[in-house]
Parts: sequence; C-alpha cells; structure tokens
Amino acid sequence: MAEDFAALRWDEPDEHLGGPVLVLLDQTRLPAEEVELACTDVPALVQAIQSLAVRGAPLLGIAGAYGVALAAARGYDVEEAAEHLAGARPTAVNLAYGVRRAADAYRAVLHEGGTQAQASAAALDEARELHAEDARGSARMAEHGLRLLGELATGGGFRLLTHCNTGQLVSGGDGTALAVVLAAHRAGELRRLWVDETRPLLQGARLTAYEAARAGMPYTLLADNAAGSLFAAGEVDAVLIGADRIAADGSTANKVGSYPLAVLARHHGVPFIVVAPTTTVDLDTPDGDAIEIEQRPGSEITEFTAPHTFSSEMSQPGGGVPIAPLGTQAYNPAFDVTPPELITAIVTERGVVSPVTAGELAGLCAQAGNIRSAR
Ligand SMILES: CSC[C@H]1O[C@H](OP(=O)(O)O)[C@H](O)[C@@H]1O
Repeated sequence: MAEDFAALRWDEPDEHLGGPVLVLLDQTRLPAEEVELACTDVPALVQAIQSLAVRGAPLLGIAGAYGVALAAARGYDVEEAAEHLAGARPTAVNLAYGVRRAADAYRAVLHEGGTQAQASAAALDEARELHAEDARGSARMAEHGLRLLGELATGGGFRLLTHCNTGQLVSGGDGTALAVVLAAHRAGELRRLWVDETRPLLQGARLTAYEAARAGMPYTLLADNAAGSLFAAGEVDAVLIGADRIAADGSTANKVGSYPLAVLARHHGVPFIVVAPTTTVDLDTPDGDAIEIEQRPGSEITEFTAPHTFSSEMSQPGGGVPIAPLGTQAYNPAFDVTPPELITAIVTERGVVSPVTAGELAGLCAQAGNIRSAR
C-alpha cells in the first residue's frame, strides 16, 4: 500500500449487493492483514464501530454520516438508523455530530417537500462534505502543530511521544496528532517518535507503528509502563495526543493512559499537546465530570487476542488466551480525562488554544461555526 490510504470509502450501488456500500479498512485485523469490510446496512456498521473495526473520533463522525446516507439510500428507517449509529459508542462526540449532520440534511429536504431520493442524495452530499472538511482540517492542524513545536523545541529535531492512534486511520486526511508528527517527519524535523503500545487493544503497537513504518518515520515502540523512564531520561521533547471529546472548560477525554502521561509531562516540564478538530469540542458538556466514559468488556484485559483474530473474538469472553485466572474481574475504561491545567495547548484546524481556558475555546469554536454540540 502507498504511504497514504483510505480508512473508509463509499462505493456506489453494486448490483450484487443491492445498493451502495460503505467499505471500511478493518482496523482490528491490522497490522497482520489489510482486510476490507463491506457494510451494506446499519447494524453491520454499528458492529464495526463497537468492535473498533472503524475507530477514532473524526473517522467515527465520517462513518456515522455515511451510515445515515447508507440507510437513506437503501430505504431503511433513517431516524432509527441515526439513533442506532449515534449511540454506538458514547465518548467520541464526533460520532453523534456526524450522524446529526447527515440526518439534518436528509430531514431538511423532506421538510421542504423533496423526494426520498433527493433527501438521500442530500445525506450523502453532507457525509462527503464532512469527509472533505476533515481532510482539510487535518492539514491545517498539522501546520498549526508544527509551528507550535518550532516555538517550543530547542532545535536538533523533535523527540515526540504519542499514545493510541491518531493518523490516517482516524481521519479523512493525515489525522490529528500523528498528522503533526508526519508533518515534522516530512520537514526533516522528527528525531524520534516514541509510540506507546496502548493496552489493552494496542492501537499504538498495531496501528501507529503501522502508519509510522509506512511513512518511513524513525519510531520506537514501548510498553505504556515504560513512558515514565523516558521522561526521567530527558528523552521526550513533547507529548502529542488526540481527543474524543473536549468539554467546554478544556477537559479532554482521550484513550485511557493519556491522563498519566499529562501528569508525567507536567512533572518533567514537557509540553503536553492535544490535537483535535473543533468538531471534537462539545460546548454543551461543561467539564470532565460530565463526559461519559465508555466501559469496555473485561475480557479485553483478562485475555490476549492476537490482532489477526480481533474482529471475531475481541469482546467475547473466552475468545483469546487467558492472561488472568478465569473469573477475574477487570476494570476497562476506554478513555480517561485530562484536566485543562495539565494541557499545554489544544491544536485545532482554526488555531491553537494556550493556555486552555473556556473562553479561548468557545471563541475558537465560534469562529469555526461549531457553537452547538452534537446533541
Ligand atoms: C483523533 S481520534 C483518535 C482517538 O480515538 C481513539 O480511541 P479509539 O481507538 O477507542 O476509537 C483514541 O482515543 C484516540 O486518541
């Protein structure tokens, strides 16, 4: 595969499949296999979202919008589809936002007396626009983020640590945090990318390493527990992470393990940078306590499932190799919340918020037109 690739695509009606198809690169099979999932109905897409075959906040929004378009094009109940899609995963605000964008476009045409076919076309147009917006936004985040690193770093190239996966696999473009890393690499300014493996689902080891290798980046994989020793050794110039929901006060929900990195970064005087589009900011969620954190099956902790079989067994107890005594209870939040005071800057497509305050964030979102939440 070339360095760039598409995490999803819309295929026009296929006579064998009875209509349009949303094709996903199945991220649960990476890096062992590059397998495509052809979603022809909403339950299949919801399952793909819940199993993380398609994942990452911005891409969830794009997939949600295409899911509404798929329902409309195939004659399913669009309101039911929108509710099912928006509720597939609770934390990433982009999912509900993308669903709402396409559903509102569909409803508007019907409200104005348009036909079902016209309304269906409007939903697809909105999904495609959201997809294109995300790609454009990704490029702008990379620019803003690279400029910020230049202001923060001391020359000689950046040693950046990242957590989870925030590249082309979560976006219509190069991603969010990893888009900044890729821009640094392309500018010859990436000295080292430290990649947290990101237990339990290993998005770092499986996906970020996959993207970094394809891009030819100098990267090193590490166990999540090893990050502290890198900070202590002075080997990290900045931490760059994505986000799933940013509350109005700047509290940021991201993959579990992000908050400890923020504490380490503060202790060691290392910039902790969140990179996310303004569509990830939810002004109706006042603070971190109000963010719903997805709790995932304990079997993801108590069992190890080889990546090549993730899609079939990930959330079914007994599917993997037990790494804890049978019957062990496990605590498995998919995300944690970093308070604004531990965040050096939030980089968006509209610019950089630093320090992170409610006023600065609201002002930036107003510029972006995102003055209401996904609800
Ligand atoms: C830039 S969005 C990527 C974001 O999504 C990941 O969560 P998941 O893999 O569960 O979808 C993680 O929080 C990343 O930071």
